[in-house]
Amino acid sequence: MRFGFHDRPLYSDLNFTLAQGSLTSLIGANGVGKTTLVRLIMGELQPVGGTITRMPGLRLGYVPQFRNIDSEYPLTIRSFVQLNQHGLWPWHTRAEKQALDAVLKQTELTERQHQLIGQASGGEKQKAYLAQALLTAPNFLILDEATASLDVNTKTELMSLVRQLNRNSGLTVLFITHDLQLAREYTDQYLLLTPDDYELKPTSAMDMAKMPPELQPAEEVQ
Ligand SMILES: Nc1ncnc2c1ncn2[C@@H]1O[C@H](COP(=O)(O)OP(=O)(O)OP(=O)(O)O)[C@@H](O)[C@H]1O
Repeated sequence: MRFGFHDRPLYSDLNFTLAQGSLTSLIGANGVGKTTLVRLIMGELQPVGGTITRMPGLRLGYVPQFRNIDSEYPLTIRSFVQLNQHGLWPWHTRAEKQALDAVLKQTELTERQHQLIGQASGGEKQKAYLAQALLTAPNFLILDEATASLDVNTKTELMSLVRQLNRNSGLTVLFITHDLQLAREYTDQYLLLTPDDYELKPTSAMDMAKMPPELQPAEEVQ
């Protein structure tokens, strides 16, 4: 597959498969084209050469980079997650309520569901974004730098949860990150984009010394 913006090529020959049930980190220096690749996978952009094949029945879920939610935000965690289930319609069916309960349980938010989301911790807020994505029952989840700007404990908690979903329900995961430690610890393989090439390898084979210098050391936020 080839892609570029205008006359500036980004990838000249990208050719890889993400197997069903795989857990992959997408890494590379700033501006190398990670977000663009995700937009191609999601079908927002089309390759200029070659094709992208999506398995029949593919259902994509997307968790954005963490954005804070104002402390005055009036919804509870439960209502916030429910926004992804055609809004705050009060007459949800029993099946919809069950789906919501199941997702809150999966993301370990059951006990906190009646708390105002504006007053929840950063980790709980990000779990609520994850829960929103899971509510559409995806079988392929893309996490777009979803752990950036979270503290170390919260990052690892979120990634443990993602790995659990991958292991228990066979959810395919693509995790964009600048954090090599997290990639190594919580994903099975990595897709490294470099300006003129790429590499898809098991994370156990990751050679830290050969990773782009900007990614070292792993970013540490507060
Ligand atoms: N819509 C667009 N039109 C033109 N150029 C674009 C567009 N979107 C992105 N680019 C350029 O394509 C390149 C890749 O951008 P992209 O956002 O995919 O990189 P990235 O690897 O996700 O970067 P970062 O790690 O900083 O988020 C950059 O040089 C960017 O400026």
